[in-house]
Amino acid sequence: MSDLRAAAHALDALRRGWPVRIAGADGTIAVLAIETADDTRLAAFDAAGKADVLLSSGRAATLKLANQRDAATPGTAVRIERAPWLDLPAAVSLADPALDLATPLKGPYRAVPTFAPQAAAAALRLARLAGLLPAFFVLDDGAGDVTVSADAIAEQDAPARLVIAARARLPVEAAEHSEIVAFRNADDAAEHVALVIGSPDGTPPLVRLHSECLTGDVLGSLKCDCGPQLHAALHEIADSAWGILLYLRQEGRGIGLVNKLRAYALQDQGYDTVDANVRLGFDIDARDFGVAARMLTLLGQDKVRLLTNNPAKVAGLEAAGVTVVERVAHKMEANPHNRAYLDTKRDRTGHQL
Ligand SMILES: Nc1nc2c(ncn2[C@@H]2O[C@H](COP(=O)(O)OP(=O)(O)OP(=O)(O)O)[C@@H](O)[C@H]2O)c(=O)[nH]1
Ligand SMILES: [Zn+2]
Repeated sequence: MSDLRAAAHALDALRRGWPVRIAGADGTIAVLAIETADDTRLAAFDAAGKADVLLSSGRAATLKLANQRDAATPGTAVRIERAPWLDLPAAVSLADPALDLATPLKGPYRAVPTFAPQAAAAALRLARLAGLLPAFFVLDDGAGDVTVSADAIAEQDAPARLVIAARARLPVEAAEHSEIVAFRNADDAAEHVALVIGSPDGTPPLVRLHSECLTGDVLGSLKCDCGPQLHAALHEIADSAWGILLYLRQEGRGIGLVNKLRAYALQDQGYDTVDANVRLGFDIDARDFGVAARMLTLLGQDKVRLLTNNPAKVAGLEAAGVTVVERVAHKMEANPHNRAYLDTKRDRTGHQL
């Protein structure tokens, strides 16, 4: 099986609760995602009850388990030694922060050196790509339905293989003269879209990178500013000479809809958007704007005026070879439900608001 094919099978296997073997340069591990495990699957994976637990460093730090190890840097995995009381429900409470405030953690748990850290970090990435909580049972010599290399996991949503799949005229409310362009990547199910508004005239287009937000874009959620930003961007581009809106399938800043809704449930308990992501075990922002740069390049644009308050978007495009000749602020009026969210973006993620 080719490596990329194995990566696709591995994603599917994790979601179905099947074990996966991950081969890193530093060793091979077998993992079973805690979120999709049940007693039967766990017994089949680990008859001897020897499997440890892998958590992200952010989740481990939240549980005060990472400070026992110096490896607690973002993106790395922390390995928790199996203990007699570490059964499936206990593992679920390590993995899922939903009950952190309601149930005291069992224990004591002990962090041990992470075997094959590259493979372990790849497992965390695979969980994010599958939209699952980044937490696993792990065995050094375990069996799995698929064996995938850590390198293939790293390439899973790499933009290099993105191509234009279809394009058509699409009159929209904000601009009758628009064309929609859809992009596909053979290695990734996400179908990104560009709306080209007006006609290229040789000047740098006004560009908006919009990350998918089902709740804001479709349902009119007041918790964020996505819906108003989307519609304002379409109108601003329509009022400019010409421009492009990229609709990036990066729901929840790249953690997926279900995990974003878990973050919302934590926000209902009082955590802000940054702490909620970290408690779940994810980076604060899991997006890679290289995909946006690739889309612009395929559309023949290497210089843009960018509508954003987020310096990471400017840096991400520039790093991937697209020059941002101007940043155009894209600030929306706050409402009582999103004021704290916008303040957090300003105070904790460097947004220029
Ligand atoms: N994980 C998580 N994602 C969220 C939350 N609120 C909104 N999002 C997601 O954040 C993304 C919104 O990002 P953008 O509109 O691109 O905004 P931005 O990064 O703040 O940058 P600019 O608007 O360009 O300044 C969407 O994918 C939303 O689904 C949250 O509380 N948690
Ligand atoms: Zn939103």
